[in-house]
Amino acid sequence: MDLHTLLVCTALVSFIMMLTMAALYIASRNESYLIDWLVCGALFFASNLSGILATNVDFPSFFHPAFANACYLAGHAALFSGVSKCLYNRSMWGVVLIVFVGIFVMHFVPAMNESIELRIVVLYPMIAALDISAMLALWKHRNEEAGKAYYLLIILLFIFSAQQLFRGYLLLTGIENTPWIEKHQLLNIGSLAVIAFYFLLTIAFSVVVTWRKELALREYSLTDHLTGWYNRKALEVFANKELKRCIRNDTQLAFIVFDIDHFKSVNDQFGHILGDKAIAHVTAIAKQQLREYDQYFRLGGEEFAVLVSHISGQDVELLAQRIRKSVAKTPLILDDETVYLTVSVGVAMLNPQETSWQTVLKRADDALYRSKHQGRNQVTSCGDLAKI
Ligand SMILES: Nc1nc2c(ncn2[C@@H]2O[C@H](COP(=O)(O)OP(=O)(O)OP(=O)(O)O)[C@@H](O)[C@H]2O)c(=O)[nH]1
Repeated sequence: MDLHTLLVCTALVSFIMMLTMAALYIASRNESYLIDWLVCGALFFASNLSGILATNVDFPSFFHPAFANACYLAGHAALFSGVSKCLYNRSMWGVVLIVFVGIFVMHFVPAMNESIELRIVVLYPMIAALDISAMLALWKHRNEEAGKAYYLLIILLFIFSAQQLFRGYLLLTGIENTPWIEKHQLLNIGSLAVIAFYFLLTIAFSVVVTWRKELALREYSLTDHLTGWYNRKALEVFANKELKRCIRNDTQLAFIVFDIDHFKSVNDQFGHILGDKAIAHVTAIAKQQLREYDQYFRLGGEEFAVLVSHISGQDVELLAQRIRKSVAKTPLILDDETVYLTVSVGVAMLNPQETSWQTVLKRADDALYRSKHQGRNQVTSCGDLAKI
């Protein structure tokens, strides 16, 4: 294939990449890293377009490789920026700009302008460095829930960086001495590698977006939107998993269940909207007492459950008391009202030989109703937890 055809194909694939990122972004505005990848596609496209134009138009000698190379490297920087935004919510526009300006200006150094070898020495390792940085960042996050979505991108970046470095090495060490490949074949393979890279990159980016959106939707369907706590459906999913883990590791599992006292009168006195605020207030206060690995659920209405594992009976009772006390001492303060709230709490732990979290939750619920009957604003445990 001649150079011009290859350039046209590369431009076409990068244009498709740009369009795909734009379409995905319009459909999923929350996935803002798509803007970085859209810019990545646009820079690749601009680089190829300038290559195509240079074969027909007489550009000043410095302009063509300078602009095309600056766009191409800045495209790789924008790819890295998108990865950073996706993983750390931090774009790297500064890096993209520095790479673009740096590479463009670099071509004004006479030695750079005149020597292709010197350009290879600088540009090829830089491309590999940007891609390897993106690859390592994704690799670090491979065990997260969305981790599997990163694998295609990781493999792609690895293969592309490796071929980039290998091709650079062959070009520098004198392709004439290599009996199994000729220079024009190596250049063609390079262009085909770029086409394949853009094409697979578009797929890899789409996989990441689809997977992350799927996870976000799943999270949304498992979350109670008033409190931000998980809902009852989530309890089924997480408690089953946690129970299996606790039985396997021979560790403890406990439920702390609590319910806001006399909540009907809060609604009656202040109205439902303020009632909602009171529910959100109580859960926010309770959450401050929890560790990051505790799981918390709204069971319905004004009743909540906290699933705690790896904890002694004594500590789970102390935690339940902390929740009760913190709610009691932190009233909900509104413009012209102060609403005092309390909760009644029930606690139960997994018994030896017990294999169902539902029975533990039921016992915690029974203990909660004993707290209600004994006067509210108190903690009742099922059995003597101090011995567990
Ligand atoms: N504002 C608001 N109220 C709710 C919500 N869910 C349930 N409720 C109300 O919570 C109240 C619960 O009342 P009850 O179950 O009788 O219990 P209580 O008044 O809290 O009394 P005890 O639990 O016995 O202390 C009812 O009035 C429900 O309408 C909600 O999402 N928002």
